[in-house]
Amino acid sequence: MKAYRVGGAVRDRLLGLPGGDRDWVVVGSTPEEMVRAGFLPVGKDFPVFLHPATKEEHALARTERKTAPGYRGFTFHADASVTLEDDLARRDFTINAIAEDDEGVLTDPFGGRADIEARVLRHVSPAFAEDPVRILRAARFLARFAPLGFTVAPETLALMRGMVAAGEVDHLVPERVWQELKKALEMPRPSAAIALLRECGALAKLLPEVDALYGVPQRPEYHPEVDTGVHVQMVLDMAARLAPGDALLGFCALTHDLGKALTPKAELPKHIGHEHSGVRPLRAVCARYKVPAEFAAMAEIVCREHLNVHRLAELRPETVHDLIARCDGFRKPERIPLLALACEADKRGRLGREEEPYPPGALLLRLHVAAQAISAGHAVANGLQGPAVGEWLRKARIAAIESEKHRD
Ligand SMILES: Nc1ccn([C@@H]2O[C@H](COP(=O)(O)OP(=O)(O)OP(=O)(O)O)[C@@H](O)[C@H]2O)c(=O)n1
Ligand SMILES: [Mg+2]
Repeated sequence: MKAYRVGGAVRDRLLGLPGGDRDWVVVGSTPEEMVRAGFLPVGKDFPVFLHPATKEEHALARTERKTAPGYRGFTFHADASVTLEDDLARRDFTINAIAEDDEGVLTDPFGGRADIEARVLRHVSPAFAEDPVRILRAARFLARFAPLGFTVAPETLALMRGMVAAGEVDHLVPERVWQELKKALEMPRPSAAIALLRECGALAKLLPEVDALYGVPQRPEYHPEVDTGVHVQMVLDMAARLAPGDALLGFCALTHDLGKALTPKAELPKHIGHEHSGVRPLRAVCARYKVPAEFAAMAEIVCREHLNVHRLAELRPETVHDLIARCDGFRKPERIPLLALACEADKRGRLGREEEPYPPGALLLRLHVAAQAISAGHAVANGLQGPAVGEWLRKARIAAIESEKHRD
């Protein structure tokens, strides 16, 4: 048996990036031999094992055969006769299909190194089409590597279009879509993922609510980029810049303006009430992908409240209090800085406005902290009980917001 490093670890080292998890492929072995050597099998469907000491993933060299449409229709063929080249051939992208042995010797039958040099994401073989998750992986890798100059090879884009047209995306399990989407939102340029999904037609199938934003105009005085889809892409990248790796903020950015796709044509380019009309499509997205509760709750807050935060300085203290209360921001204080960041990303995610300051963000944090400093304990100390505590708290917090507002 011989083990080779493959996939992300080799790719990232060649790109000069710090290594993440290390995946191995094992050639010339059998499951029985792996177990005898002390490897721990993981899962029953995949010939994958954990190294007894390092716990790194070791997969037997394998080929895959498609048995049914969609993600579940796979059988694996793994035996000692499957070669390293056979295994590399069934992988997704050339840059992921490079193997490295213990001596650092590379096996690169598909030109992965050349594509790393040329900054191209290119599929290895037509077998790419057998796994629709790879469409999402392409999007995620582009979100990660576009800042390094990567683009998708035209023939890979064509293949992805064909896969979407053949209905491959319709069979993706929601959990897998969410998993990959969330990872894309953690990357430095999530807009590249959304744009690629749109280009190949997958966005219209997976997130029609987002796809529908393209071509919808906004008022150029507020939105020099005009197109709502372009705006959302800019907000996504601004969110990734303000809080790198924060998928929760990314999801809020992605969904904050869904209501704009529902504006009646006659009202364009104004979008009066989009913060309310956006809630229904947002909930549809969250239900479809079983989006975690805090993602759904936070995205709904950002959708409903972003206009209020933008004009925070004009709001009366009780209105600010009630806004924070609607966010449950006294019991879940971490929500308020996130709301402030999402609104900042919205404001700066506009053409030519990227470097503008966002004073409402800092103001919201200050007012929240001031209000938060008043606790129920103070009311009880003042001899209050029952509903009187809540009333006192509200008044005291409003007063705190008022005095903080006028502090300078
Ligand atoms: N649907 C998939 C999933 C994985 N792979 C192959 O398995 C490797 C490891 O997969 P994974 O760890 O998911 O991706 P990495 O490329 O290692 O990227 P990351 O840094 O995100 O782990 C990939 O490089 C690729 O060769 C594939 O071909 N098709
Ligand atoms: Mg990996």
